[in-house]
Amino acid sequence: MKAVIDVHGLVKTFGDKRVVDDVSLQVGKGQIYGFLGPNGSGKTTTLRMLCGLLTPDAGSGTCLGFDIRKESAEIKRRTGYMTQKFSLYEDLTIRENLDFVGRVYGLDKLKSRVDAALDRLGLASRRKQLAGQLSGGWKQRLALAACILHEPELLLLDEPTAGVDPKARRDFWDQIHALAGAGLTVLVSTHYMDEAERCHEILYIAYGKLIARGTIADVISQHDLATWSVTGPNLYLLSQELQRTPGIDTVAAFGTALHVCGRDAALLERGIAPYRLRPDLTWARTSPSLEDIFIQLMSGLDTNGAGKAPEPSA
Ligand SMILES: Nc1ncnc2c1ncn2[C@@H]1O[C@H](COP(=O)(O)OP(=O)(O)OP(=O)(O)O)[C@@H](O)[C@H]1O
Repeated sequence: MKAVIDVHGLVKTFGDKRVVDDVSLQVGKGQIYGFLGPNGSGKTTTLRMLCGLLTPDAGSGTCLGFDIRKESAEIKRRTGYMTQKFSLYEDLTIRENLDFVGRVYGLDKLKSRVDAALDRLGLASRRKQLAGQLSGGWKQRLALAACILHEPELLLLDEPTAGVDPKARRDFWDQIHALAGAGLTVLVSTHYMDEAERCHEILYIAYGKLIARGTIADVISQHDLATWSVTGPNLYLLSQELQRTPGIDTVAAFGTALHVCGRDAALLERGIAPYRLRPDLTWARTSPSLEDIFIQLMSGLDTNGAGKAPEPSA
C-alpha cells in the first residue's frame, strides 16, 4: 500500500533550539494516527512541515504523493488543517461561516459543498444558529466542517478537542472515525489518553524525537514495564514513599489504586517487598496502561534504556 505520508529525517530548528529532530514517518490511507507528547515537544511544528506550511531545515519526503519541499501548494489544496486556535465569526450563522470560508478559498459548487459538509457533520438542523451561541463541542464540529469543505484527502487536527467536555469529545471522535471510514487519513494531536485509545496507531514525540509508535498494544509491549497495582489507606503518603524507593521508576494514582512501575521487574519487586508485608495494603501484578508508558516516557526515562532525554529549555 502506498503511504499517504512518507517523510524521512525531518529537522526544524528555531534559533538554537532543534524542535524537530530527525523525525521519519510513514502513514497509511484511511487510518487515524494520534500524535502525543509533552507540551512543546514539536507536534505542531511537525504537522506544519507535513502540510507544507513550514519548510524543514533537513529531511525530505512526500505527502499525498507530493514533495513536501517543492510542491507545498498541491499538498495544501488536498489537506484540511484545524489549528489549535481556529477562528469562527461569532455573529455569522453556521451556514454563513461555511459559505464565507468557501468563498475565501474560491471553491466552486459552494452550495452543494456546504450542504454536504452540514449533513456530514450533523450540523444541518443548526445551520441558522449563530456560531457565537454554540457550545464548545459544536464549535469544534463547525471548525471541522470548514476543514472538509474542499474535500481534502488528509486531515491534520491540532488538539481539536482541547477544553471540550467528554460527551462532545466522544461525538467529535465518532465524526473523525466516520471521515476515516470514508477514506480520509487523519493525524490528530492530543493530550487525552482516551483519545489516544481511539486511534489506529499512535506516535509519541518528546524533545523533537519520535520515540514510540504503533498500535496501543505494540507501544505497551515495546516498553517492557513491570507494573503493580496497590490499594489501601493513605495512598498519597504511600505514593511519596514509593517514589523515593530504589527500583521504582514511577508511581501514578488511578482512581483508588496506585500503579507502581519499574523497568527492571526484579529491582521493582525488591523495592516493594517491605510494603507487600503490610496487612493494610493489597498488591496485585497488573499490565501497564498506555498512560503508565507515557508517564514513564515523560519522566525522561526511555524505557528502552537509552537514558535520560535532554531537559527542554525554558
Ligand atoms: N515560529 C516559531 N519560532 C520560534 N519558536 C517556535 C516557533 N514555533 C514553535 N516554536 C517552539 O518550538 C517548540 C515546539 O513547539 P510545538 O508547537 O511544535 O510543540 P507542541 O508539541 O505542538 O506543543 P503543544 O502540545 O504545547 O501544542 C516550542 O518550544 C515552541 O515554543
